[in-house]
Amino acid sequence: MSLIINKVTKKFGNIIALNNVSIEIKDGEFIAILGPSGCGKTTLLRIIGGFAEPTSGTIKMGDVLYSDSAFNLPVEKRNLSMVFQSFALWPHMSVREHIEFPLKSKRNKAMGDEEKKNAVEEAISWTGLKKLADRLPGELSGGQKQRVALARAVVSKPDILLMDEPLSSLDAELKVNMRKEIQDLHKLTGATIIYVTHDQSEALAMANRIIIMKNGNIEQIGTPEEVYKKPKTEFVAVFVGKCNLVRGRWNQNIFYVKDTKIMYNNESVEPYFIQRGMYPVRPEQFSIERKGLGIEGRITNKQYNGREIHYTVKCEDDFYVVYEDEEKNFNINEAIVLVKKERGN
Ligand SMILES: Nc1ncnc2c1ncn2[C@@H]1O[C@H](COP(=O)(O)OP(=O)(O)OP(=O)(O)O)[C@@H](O)[C@H]1O
Repeated sequence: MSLIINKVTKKFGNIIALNNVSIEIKDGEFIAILGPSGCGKTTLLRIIGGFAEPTSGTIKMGDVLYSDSAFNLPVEKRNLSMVFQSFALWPHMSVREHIEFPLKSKRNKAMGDEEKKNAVEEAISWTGLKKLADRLPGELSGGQKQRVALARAVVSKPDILLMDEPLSSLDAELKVNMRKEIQDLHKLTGATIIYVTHDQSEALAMANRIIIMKNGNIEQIGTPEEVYKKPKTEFVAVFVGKCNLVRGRWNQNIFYVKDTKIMYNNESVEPYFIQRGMYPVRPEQFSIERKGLGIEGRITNKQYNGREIHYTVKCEDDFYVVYEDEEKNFNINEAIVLVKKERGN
């Protein structure tokens, strides 16, 4: 069953937190809601969860009405679970007790005792908590605590898992490791995941589709590849990964910078950029050459980054970031030309 969000607006006094938002989320999808602070991500998640009501618009799960401006199906009647950034664990309850807890509520009366026992064991095993089942939260690391929160969320076999920045209180390395665990849990449970984050690399790494929000509006919805390679607006281009917005003039599929330097485009560039005389070029889509046809510039900064070197290049008044292979070594102050690589390079 699809979750259908139709023309949802949410106002807090004069503030429009969500502005006419529509999206259909298919059963089993992993959706990331990505955007800067205050764009409305959490408000959208809370409305889906039933913790807040829309000012107008509807939320439906298949044919079942979840919310509209006059009706709000209670949280416990929606088959969903929520995972928070703060873990939300009780200090006096063991790992196992936390995981058993959701099955004690009224809505899980339908599950028999044997089924509940199996569900708890399954959630413990899926999250690798077998050896830690009798510990208290105070005896767990941050990553282990988040695994308890995940196990508690999946034990009741929800259709939808809502996650609000679940990794943001973990340190950088653990964050990256936990991404894989969340992906594994998605595969094992088959649940729809709706994952709020302001971290574009998390969204790109895990989601099937990303919803990019700005000021309560959806800027773009697409697969990670689509939003990275074919951003629809300047905001998306810059928010999702690094992007050079080269200014110039389009004529058919040829882009001119200062009338003389040309770059051929064999990709389709969104009308937004063509109308504004812009070409969004990712740092790895430029190559730095010592001579040739391209934008003339000078290297102003260089950072070693393992496999590649990150250069800053000054071209007249503009600065561009370019990632080049380690073998192609340029020096600071060297005069170079920037050439747009052909697609696929
Ligand atoms: N209960 C509330 N009362 C008044 N304004 C609110 C309330 N909740 C949210 N807002 C406002 O609505 C807008 C969207 O907030 P929301 O929390 O959804 O943003 P967000 O994208 O989740 O931000 P963050 O990443 O900082 O959590 C913001 O301007 C916020 O100040």
